[in-house]
Amino acid sequence: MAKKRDVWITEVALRDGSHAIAHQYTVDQVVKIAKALDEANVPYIEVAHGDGLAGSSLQYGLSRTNELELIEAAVSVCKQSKIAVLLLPGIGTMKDLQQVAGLGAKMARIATHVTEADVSAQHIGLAKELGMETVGFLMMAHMAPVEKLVEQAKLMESYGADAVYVVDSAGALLPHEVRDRIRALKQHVGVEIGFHGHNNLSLAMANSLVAIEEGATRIDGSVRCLGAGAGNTQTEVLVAVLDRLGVKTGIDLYKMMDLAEEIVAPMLPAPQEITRDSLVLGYAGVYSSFLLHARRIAEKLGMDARDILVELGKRKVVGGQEDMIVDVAVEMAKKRAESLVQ
Ligand SMILES: CC[C@H](O)CC(=O)C(=O)O
Ligand SMILES: [Mn+2]
Repeated sequence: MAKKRDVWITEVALRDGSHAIAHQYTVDQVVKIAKALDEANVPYIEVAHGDGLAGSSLQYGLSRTNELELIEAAVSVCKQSKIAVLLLPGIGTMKDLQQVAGLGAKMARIATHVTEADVSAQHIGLAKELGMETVGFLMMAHMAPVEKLVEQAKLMESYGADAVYVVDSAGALLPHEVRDRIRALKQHVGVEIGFHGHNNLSLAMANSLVAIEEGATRIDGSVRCLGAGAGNTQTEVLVAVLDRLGVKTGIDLYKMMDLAEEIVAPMLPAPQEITRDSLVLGYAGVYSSFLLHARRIAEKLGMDARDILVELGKRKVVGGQEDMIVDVAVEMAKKRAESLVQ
């Protein structure tokens, strides 16, 4: 009999975690991780390029393996876990959604910038038609006031979303800001509320707990906290903490810990940690997926990645504007060179 759950965890190491390894997952790695997550009774496992379906590109980073192969492989080894995908309208298409539904993905998470929920209407509609559980994913939630977030969540609800997430893409939200957002959504939105945290300010766990206190029932976790920037809320730790709090996740804690230690840790070139650059993401409110792009261009131009990230934060650059990272860095390097010859 399935164990009872108070909170449903979506494991994102095979999607957000893909950022941490520059989208280099192999079928073998995905099979090992998905099988172990299924055995640990994790309800949802998200699989896709780090930037969502069809993200593999020069702009976002090329995947080593076609994500459709990864999704198919994950579906084939899961007996109880459902495979989820993430799609950003404009990157992923309706056709991509139809394809992954055909491969057996059961949940579609449609992600938009926090003020642009209107672009999700068709994709949410199609996911529902395809019989998928459908989640609205409002990214960069720190950039909008609470009232705006509520308005946008209501739009997603009206399109048919079964749940709406507050997504702290920059890992910039402070616990009281998460509290205010989840509380308002619980008051004004009729569907389940979720929270997706990033650990750039070391607040992913605290923020996830605050979200649960305020009534969120969907929480994202990532084994060994694999994710963009400093990563996400660490699943095995979250499961342990929730167990201590008497909140049921239905997940087998020891199996999660073993997966983290014996399968995931040996795959990593370096452990995921809060570095000075990822800390700046949270501090300056910058999209976590920008980290590797900013580091690469900083190295080429002999700059400090933190300066580029702070400038991107000031300019309020958002997901989908990855090309701006190079533009801003080159502009800064030019100004620096000009000031040296004056
Ligand atoms: C697909 C873009 C992005 O990485 C989604 C996400 O996980 C976030 O905004 O945090
Ligand atoms: Mn994320």
